[in-house]
Amino acid sequence: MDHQLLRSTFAVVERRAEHAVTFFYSHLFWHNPGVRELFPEDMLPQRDRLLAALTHVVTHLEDPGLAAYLGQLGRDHRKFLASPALYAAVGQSLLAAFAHAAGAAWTIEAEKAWTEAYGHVAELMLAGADAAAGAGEPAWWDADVVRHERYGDDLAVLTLRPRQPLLHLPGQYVGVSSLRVPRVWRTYSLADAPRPDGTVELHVSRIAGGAMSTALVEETGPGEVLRLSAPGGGLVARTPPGGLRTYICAGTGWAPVRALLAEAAAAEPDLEGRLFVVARSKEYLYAREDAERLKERLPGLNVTYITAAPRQRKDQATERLLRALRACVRWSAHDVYLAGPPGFVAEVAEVLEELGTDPERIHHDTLPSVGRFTTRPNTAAERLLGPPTPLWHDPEARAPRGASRSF
Ligand SMILES: NC(=O)C1=CN([C@@H]2O[C@H](COP(=O)(O)OP(=O)(O)OC[C@H]3O[C@@H](n4cnc5c(N)ncnc54)[C@H](OP(=O)(O)O)[C@@H]3O)[C@@H](O)[C@H]2O)C=CC1
Repeated sequence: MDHQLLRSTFAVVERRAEHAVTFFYSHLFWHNPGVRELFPEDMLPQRDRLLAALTHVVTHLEDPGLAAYLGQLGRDHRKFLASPALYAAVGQSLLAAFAHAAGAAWTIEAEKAWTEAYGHVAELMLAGADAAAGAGEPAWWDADVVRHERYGDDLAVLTLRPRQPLLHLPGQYVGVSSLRVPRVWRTYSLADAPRPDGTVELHVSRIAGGAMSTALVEETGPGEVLRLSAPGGGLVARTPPGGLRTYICAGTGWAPVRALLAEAAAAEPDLEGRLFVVARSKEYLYAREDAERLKERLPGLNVTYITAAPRQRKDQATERLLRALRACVRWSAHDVYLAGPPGFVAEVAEVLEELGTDPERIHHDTLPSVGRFTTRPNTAAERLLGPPTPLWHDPEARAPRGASRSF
């Protein structure tokens, strides 16, 4: 496969990304009646996803991990009912869209290289899907809601009982779908290590105007069924026994950190480390009771809770956290596990590096780059191409940092 040719044609298509994606979906839906029904009503996040996946492929052509990534993507696409016929239809529409967007750059050689590349991608994705099916893994897990607890105006903890065992590593996330918002999937971290009773817990923060988070926080209740997709994500324990570690979480970022700590409490109760729990205000410090219980099982864990002082600026919590982190020592000896809003993760990771933490040892999920910490160029195509998987809540939907929020 001619990697250079793939990259150079993609660079041309990328400049007209919005146009190419619109053409792609119009072509796909026009030529394949019935396929539109497989996609959500709101196609905007979907467009980002396609481009994010394509960008990942083009930027990782020489990466030996690419085959595994595509296998996982195929495994995950079983929840969308992606059949071999759909993969073929997508391939045809993708090549038509690329030809349309690339103009004169779409030579016979370019078409040949992309046909071959897409064939390879589809083959690896289908192999991932087949392997999961062969291992008896369902395309998704139906899960009964058994408990729904509210904290503050816009936070809920949902306890679910999947109808088939859901194997996962502490710290991983799942896709969640509800019949209340058809065909939409959103990612949430599982908030515990696997439990003996098989239940799992999701922590959901409602986003103004967010259909799924509103449905989960305000409308969903016990007795309802949600769908969960295969667990994924790399925010999992990576510290060798005896190694020092720091956990830092904000808001519902507590969920994966709690799972990691529950695992450590069982496997390594003499662990030495520090935990920082950040919340926008006292009412949202819903983690406190659980953290206290974990601290009893992990006496070597130093716990700090940080919120903005009453009636203070809303961004004071992060400032207080950064001050507390600067007061700590031996950052070069710690693994750091980080979870929370994308801007928070970017800001804290930057400060940790300044303090001497090895960037390889700062562990967090892949979140979209946003706000003033964005390092990518900010062209229209770049904005469209920006969000990598998993698709987290749209941070733009939140009140700007520092602006007054009503709660
Ligand atoms: N695996 C992961 O990484 C997970 C990530 N998440 C993400 O975490 C978020 C949770 O939302 P929610 O519970 O409502 O959190 P909040 O909006 O309540 O934020 C929690 C804290 O994070 C700080 N914060 C928020 N935005 C920024 C920013 N741009 N820069 C610096 N600090 C910031 C706030 O500090 P201040 O008060 O100083 O503004 C606040 O105290 C969601 O975006 C969700 O997608 C959730 C679960 C797992």
